[in-house]
Amino acid sequence: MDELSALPYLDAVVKETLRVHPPIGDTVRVAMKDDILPLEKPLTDMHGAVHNGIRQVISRLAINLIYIVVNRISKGAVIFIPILVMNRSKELPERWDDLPKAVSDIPGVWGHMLSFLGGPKACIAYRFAIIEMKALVFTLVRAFEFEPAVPANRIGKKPAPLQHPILRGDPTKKPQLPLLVKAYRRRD
Ligand code: HEM
Repeated sequence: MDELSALPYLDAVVKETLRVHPPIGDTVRVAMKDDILPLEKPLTDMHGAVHNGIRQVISRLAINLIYIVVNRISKGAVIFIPILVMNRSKELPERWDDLPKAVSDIPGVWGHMLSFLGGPKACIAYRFAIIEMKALVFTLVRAFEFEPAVPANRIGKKPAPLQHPILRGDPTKKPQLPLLVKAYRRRD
C-alpha cells in the first residue's frame, strides 16, 4: 500500500477519475433539528435575489407556480447534496500537485472532493476502494494496452443512484465500456 500510495501520477489518475466520474453523483441528508446553513459566499439567483444561506421550500401553492421559501432549515427537511456538481465546480482546480486554498474548504473525507462524501456518514471503505483501484490500474496498465472499441459518442452514462457507463441505444442499460485490449509491448 505504501508503494502504491507513493506513485504521484497514479494518485492523480485515480483522483481525476473519481472527481469527474464519482460513482455516486448525488445524495441527500435529513436535518435532525431546526438549523441555519450559511453559504460560504452570497449567491445571486436567476431572479437577482441574493441568498446568504440555504433556503427551504415550506409550501407550494397553485400547482408549483408559487413557492414559499425561508432562510432556515427545519427538522426533517431533506437536503440535496450535488456531489457531481461540486466536484466539477469551475472555481476548483484540475491539477493535483498545487492545490489553492479554495479547494481545501471542500469538506470531503478524501482528496478535496465529495466523491466519498464527508462527515460521520462518509464512505467507511474509501481507503480500501482507493487502494483497490490503484492496485488494479497499476497491474493492468503494465500488462495491457487499452483502446476504446466504439466511438466516444456511443458511450453514455446511467445517472443516479449509481453512475456507470452504458452503450447508447442499449435498452438494458447494463454497465459496459467496450475496450480493445492488447498485450503490452515495450517500444524502445
Ligand atoms: C470508488 C468506490 C466508492 C465510492 C465512490 C463510494 C462512495 C460512497 C459515498 C458517497 C457514500 C455516502 C452515501 C450516502 O450516505 O448517501 C458511501 C457510503 C458507504 N460506503 Fe462507499 N464508496 C465506494 C466504495 C465502497 C466499498 C468498496 C465499500 C465496502 C467494501 C463501501 C462501503 C460503504 C458503506 C458501508 C457506506 C455507508 C456508511 C454509513 O452510512 O455510515 N464503499 N460510499
